[in-house]
Amino acid sequence: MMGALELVGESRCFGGRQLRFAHRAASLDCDMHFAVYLPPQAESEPVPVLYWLSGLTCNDENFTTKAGAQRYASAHGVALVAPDTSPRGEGVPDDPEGAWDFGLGAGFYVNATNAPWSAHYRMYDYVLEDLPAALAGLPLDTSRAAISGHSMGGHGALVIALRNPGRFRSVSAFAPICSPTRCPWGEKALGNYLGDDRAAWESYDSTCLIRLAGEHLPMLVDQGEADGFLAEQLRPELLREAAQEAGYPLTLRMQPDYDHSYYFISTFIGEHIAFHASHL
Ligand SMILES: N[C@@H](CCC(=O)N[C@@H](CSC=O)C(=O)NCC(=O)O)C(=O)O
Repeated sequence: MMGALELVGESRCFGGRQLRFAHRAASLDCDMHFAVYLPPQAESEPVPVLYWLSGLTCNDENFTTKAGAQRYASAHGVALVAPDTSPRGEGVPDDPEGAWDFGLGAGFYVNATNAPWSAHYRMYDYVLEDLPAALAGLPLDTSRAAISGHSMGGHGALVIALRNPGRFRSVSAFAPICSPTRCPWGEKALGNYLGDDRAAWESYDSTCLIRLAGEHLPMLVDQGEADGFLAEQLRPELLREAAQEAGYPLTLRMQPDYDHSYYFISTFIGEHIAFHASHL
């Protein structure tokens, strides 16, 4: 045990340590796991942090085992922190039909206000409050933080960065759900978690938030052109349009032939970590 944290996994990786922790999350009212990669530089000084938010169906281990990010985090001296994607455990409700795009593995990084979801589904608060607090005993400088994610997690990273000026020095995303108020995955999630009032949904839509942003963060988005979810669910053109109208400096790169998978993420994760490291 490390304070309220229980160390449940540890492996040497690129000279650093890949760790997995269990802890009690007050905002979610359940026990959670999260992953931390500590680069070798953390042996001698506190290192900056890149938070990674994963997509639908993931837990904290998809990114850790499939993205190949540790090689680059080690080279740049950046820690990687990857939470799960929803509350977990007995008593946490799931999609009534067991669908993979809602409920367990699909918390959408919102604070649910609608029963029965509101009792546990508060992933927005979890990422901003419980998770940084849980890192307190580790050799991290959490005042130097960046955030990134994939798909549902790309949406989460953009929303959390845009809503919290001063908390992050840069933000990036792979194939983010750019406007959850205007795609089937988002409409299902926000309708259930937040209820029917669509005005409330806008505080979780990066195309709305970017128009209100008081701070311009360095923002990098990669999107594969062969991504099967591109046209219906992800809609990067809406983010590009909103950024242009708001004068927000977005770098959106369309990557020919890449799909939605971790093959795409592993191809470009080194560039994202270098981008964040240059701002940390
Ligand atoms: N199970 C689904 C596919 C679900 C999927 O593609 N999930 C993506 C994120 S999608 C948006 O948030 C993912 O990251 N999956 C985990 C992985 O390790 O690849 C299906 O059967 O189509």
